[in-house]
Amino acid sequence: MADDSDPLKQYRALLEKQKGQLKNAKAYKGQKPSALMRRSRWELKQEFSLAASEMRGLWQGGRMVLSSFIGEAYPPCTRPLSSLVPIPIRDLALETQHRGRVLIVKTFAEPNRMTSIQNAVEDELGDVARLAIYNLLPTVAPDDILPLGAVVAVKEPYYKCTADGGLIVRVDHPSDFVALKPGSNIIPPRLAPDTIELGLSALSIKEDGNTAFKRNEWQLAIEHYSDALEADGLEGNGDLWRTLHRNRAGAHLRLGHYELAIADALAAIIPAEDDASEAAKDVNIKALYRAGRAAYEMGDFLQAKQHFKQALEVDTNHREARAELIRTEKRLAEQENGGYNFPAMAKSATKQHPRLDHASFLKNTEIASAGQRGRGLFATKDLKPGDVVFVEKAFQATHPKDSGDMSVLINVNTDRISMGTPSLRLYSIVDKLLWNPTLAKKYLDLFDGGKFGSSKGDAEVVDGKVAVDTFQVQSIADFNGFSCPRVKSSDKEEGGEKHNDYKTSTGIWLQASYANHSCLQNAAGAFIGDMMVVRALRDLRAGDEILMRYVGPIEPCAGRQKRMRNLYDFECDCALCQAEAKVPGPAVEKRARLRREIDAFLSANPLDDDTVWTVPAAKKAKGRRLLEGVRETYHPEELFRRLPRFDCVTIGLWVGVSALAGRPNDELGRFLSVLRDMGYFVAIQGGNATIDRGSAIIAPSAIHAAMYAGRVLAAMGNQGPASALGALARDLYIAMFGVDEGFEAEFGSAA
Ligand SMILES: C[S@@+](CC[C@H](N)C(=O)[O-])C[C@H]1O[C@@H](n2cnc3c(N)ncnc32)[C@H](O)[C@@H]1O
Repeated sequence: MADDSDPLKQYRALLEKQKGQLKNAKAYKGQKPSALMRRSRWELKQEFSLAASEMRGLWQGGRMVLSSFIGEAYPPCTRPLSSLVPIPIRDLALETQHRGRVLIVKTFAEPNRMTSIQNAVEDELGDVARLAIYNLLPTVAPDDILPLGAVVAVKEPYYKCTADGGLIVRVDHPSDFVALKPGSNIIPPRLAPDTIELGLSALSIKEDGNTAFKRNEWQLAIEHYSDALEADGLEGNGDLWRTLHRNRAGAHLRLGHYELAIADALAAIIPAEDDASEAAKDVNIKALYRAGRAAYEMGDFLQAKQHFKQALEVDTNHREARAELIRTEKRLAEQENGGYNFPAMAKSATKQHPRLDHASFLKNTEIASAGQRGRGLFATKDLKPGDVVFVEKAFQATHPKDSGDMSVLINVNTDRISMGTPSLRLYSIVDKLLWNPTLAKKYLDLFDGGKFGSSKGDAEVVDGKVAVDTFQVQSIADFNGFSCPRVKSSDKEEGGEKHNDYKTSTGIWLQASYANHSCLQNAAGAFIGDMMVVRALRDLRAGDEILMRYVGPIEPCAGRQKRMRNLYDFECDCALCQAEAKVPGPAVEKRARLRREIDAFLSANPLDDDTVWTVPAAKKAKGRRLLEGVRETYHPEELFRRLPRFDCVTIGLWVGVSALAGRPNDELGRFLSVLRDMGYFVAIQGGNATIDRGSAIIAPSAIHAAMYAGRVLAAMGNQGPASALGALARDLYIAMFGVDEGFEAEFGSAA
């Protein structure tokens, strides 16, 4: 039975219920619902007015639990509305997508929002159904989409049984939903609105648009401007036509419809040969400014620069355009040279402003074939440990709200329950792709698990929107999404071990998504705001594949492989996994047992400033025995000669630290052993140290070990190697956390 206090258990029970329901529903596939299953108009009306009054309190500008179920995948409609054949509700078959058909219905109740925006609808024959639109941003209010009396078209409708035994026309792809204008000629007479305002002038509709604009009702403003553009008697390319485009560009820009904003803004430009007046110049600057801003927001800084420069050619003294040009040139410099001030960036990132105003620097990497791993990311130049490999601005980063709203995504296909921000991430990406074909193409090009073969990479614009397959969007997010800290990796509580699972931030970084996995990663990422900063962990030659870590090497090999299979559908064959696979069974079992013993020993015997000097000899001996025991399980020894032995690390550090009062050389050896077990092979000869990072793993233990070794060396008077180890520790810290802020506070000073 589900434990009510544990949300995960509750959601697991819900997942099982949904799966059971899905199985039962399949029995109805292709059948028409029985009279018993159908609801009457009155019943639906009652149901919705009750739900609306209950929901009104909960839905306050998007403050509610966001939960979504991902059901069985089906494709979005890629045909224009005009080519689809109408189908009435009574002809809809259950558990079936009606390809080539369109359902035209009118809402007759108060809409509500639970996991979707819903309303009761009727068709021209008077039959009724429930209509639900999924995957919309929480900022979309029910009345924005399905207000009482709206006539809407559902392209290629999918009729389904719901978990509570009801029936629903379910729209998973928002592009399958089209709100019909009152005068649309595809509305059947019975559904047509009682009154249609005919003959309104473009000018008066524009005024309505301006009123909506002033009220920040961007979508409404867009609709009015679009209506005005279609009004009778409007002169194409005339002043009013251009004003409507320019104004609509502003509204599109606010809603993140960047490509539409650019197209509208540029359409609004008045050629100098038509009108060279000051007034024409003013409005042209406004249009160019909007085009530039939209290009900037899309990360197309070259295009943005061009528009701001054009604006300055019209008026060299235009302050806003100049400021934007300067800002854009900074982005172009970052894009070209990667000259970031990381500490300043880290300071600028806050909970209120986690999205930073910086460009990506990707020039040191390229995407190419990685053989069996599909595509991969490759270095375009030689890089040293600690060098920046790439810096990338998030395509989409989603952060939990302070209010602690919980969001949950239950995926019936993959059996996955994701808590935190994944459902909000899905809605945000879907919204971004719907309106931006170029960005959609980039996103849809990412690995999607291979399940969407034929439509892969398509971003077809149909009826003015990209036909976005939300199932594919989610699959891509599953394979490519990163969990990230709320603000930055150096805020350990947000990004490190202590983060709260239910409130994790998540995001998509396009370039990083092409990096394949290796347990022996050669590059590591840290987050500063929504910027991912990836640094080399060892020497990389031009042409080397950049490998990051999806699953840490801390857990035993079998567990790692299982997680990679479940989450990413592959098995790792890095040198470490290959070696681990050859360890004889008894040694694997012995290591698992010793791991448990070590964990218990370490939690019973923590070392801190007070206890470190008073560890009884017997405890120290036990620690050493555990270390020797676990080391023996890396067997045959030859296999691991150049590989990390991760299970030796925590106990190795304990043994090293608890022996600090011993002889310097012994202590040094212990800490160098920990480094060796992490894959750092340090050789000290006289006053020099060489550090081979060939199979090194990055984790705080390596920083601790390097710091201790450095201090011992300094105490021995061997300053050269002491500094080299101090520098290693700092390098690793910066690679893990993006900046060195907090380094001393956590790891002390070098010597
Ligand atoms: C985030 S994508 C990486 C880019 C991907 N290779 C592509 O072609 O777009 C993750 C997917 O890449 C593949 N992959 C990553 N690392 C791999 C590895 N070490 N061995 C085999 N396949 C790997 C798996 O299919 C995995 O689900």
